Amino acid sequence: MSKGPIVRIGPNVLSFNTETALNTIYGPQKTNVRKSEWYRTVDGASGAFSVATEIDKQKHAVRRRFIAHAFSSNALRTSEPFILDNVTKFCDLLAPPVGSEWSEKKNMSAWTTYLGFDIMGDLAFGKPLNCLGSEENRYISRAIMNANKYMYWFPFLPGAWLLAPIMNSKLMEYIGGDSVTDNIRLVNYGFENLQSKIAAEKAAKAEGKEMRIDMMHHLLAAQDPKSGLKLTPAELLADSVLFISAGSDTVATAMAASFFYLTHNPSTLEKATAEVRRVFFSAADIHSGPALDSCVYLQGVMEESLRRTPPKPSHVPREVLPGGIVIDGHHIPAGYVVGVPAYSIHHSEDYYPDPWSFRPERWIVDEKAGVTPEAVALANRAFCPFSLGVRGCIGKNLAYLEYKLALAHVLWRYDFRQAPGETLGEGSPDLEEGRRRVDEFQMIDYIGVAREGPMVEFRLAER
Ligand code: HEM
Repeated sequence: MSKGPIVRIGPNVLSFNTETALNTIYGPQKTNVRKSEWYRTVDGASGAFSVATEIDKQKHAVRRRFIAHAFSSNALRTSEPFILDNVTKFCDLLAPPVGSEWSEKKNMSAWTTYLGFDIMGDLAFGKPLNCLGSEENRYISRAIMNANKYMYWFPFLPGAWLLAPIMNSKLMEYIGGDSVTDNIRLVNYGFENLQSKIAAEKAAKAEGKEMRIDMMHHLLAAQDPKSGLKLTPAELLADSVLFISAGSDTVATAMAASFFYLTHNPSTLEKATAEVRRVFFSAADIHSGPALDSCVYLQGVMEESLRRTPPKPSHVPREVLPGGIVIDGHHIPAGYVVGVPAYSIHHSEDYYPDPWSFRPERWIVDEKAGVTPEAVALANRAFCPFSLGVRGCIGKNLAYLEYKLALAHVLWRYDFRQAPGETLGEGSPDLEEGRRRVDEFQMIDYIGVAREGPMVEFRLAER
């Protein structure tokens, strides 16, 4: 079988694997594609499109402006103390019990998910969802993966969008089983959080108290200056559910991947640890600013983890509009669905020499070590964990901030290792093709990813 950069993965669906295709399809503002029909069903149970699933380009532009305030640099600055509170709580929970050198082993896919949820609850609704603190609140972080299984595959069925209006119904639960039930639980959870946020806003207003300016505060206040339109209750719900899911699980996947790759590549763990402990005198010093920006190796660890484990690994599908589009010299007619899967392009030797190795160094220009500015620029052009262009991730800067603060704090406070004898998260020669690399963090793609492990033990750093 010959290998090429274009694969037909379904009737009229083309998957590309070049940086030129990536930048043609997703890059420019006026690219002649829109989000595909697949998105029409994803938020069915909320009863409206979220900003991420709105297909219409004009309507999306308005929705994007609505949420832009929630992701501005000012919003990021005011979010940081809340992120740090949750990161500190997370770090405290990793500590070994008094009298033990090492902590109990922790499943880092689970623990980073609890952290991701607590941060997102705090930033979106003004209160942590308290998954770190309490087992009884963790059901929703588990339900989300099961819900994703259904929400990823179901919209591929021809005409699935016709069922969108009954996706939050007993009939769909009866047909689709527990994945549908979990999707409904997720939407109900979004609804409860939204309602309590609205109630808190009303109470604060009545009492003349100052309200915390969180993400939902921005969305509740948003109004289009031209039309005067505000978000409908169903749209507010769809965005609430989106924030809970897209904002937490993605960052958690990236963090879990870093724990996996650092523990499986001890020299990278040593370098990242040395850098953080050299730059900061105390945990209290670790916040955004020039010192954190100077941790280039840590940044390389994050980029390399996102390259190896992009939290949305398959292509985010785009439908070609009338007039067609030229991709890598091929004219693709209207109606075709096209895309570039992050996982595939992130492992292409054309952009990443030795692609199956975890090498944070590949992101840091160092001519002596053979990493030229051109090589780093090329790697960056093919790098797309957050997608790009007007439909790219608006939470990217927030995600990097959470991710970097969490890793830096853990590295400063603890030494860590994969628990002896544990293999959770690894590939195995006994598994099917594509899952045989022991040193690759395994994920199952449901547009968000299912993952387990690594099992990690922590020890207080010596000072
Ligand atoms: C490592 C973390 C993250 C990754 C890898 C990631 C990835 C992505 C990707 C690939 C898209 C495009 C999806 C598509 O085209 O269907 C996207 C969109 C989006 N993401 Fe993220 N994301 C991350 C974190 C976050 C966070 C923390 C938030 C905060 C709530 C967020 C909010 C959004 C929103 C609102 C959109 C829709 C943007 C639009 O259509 O205008 N993401 N993300």
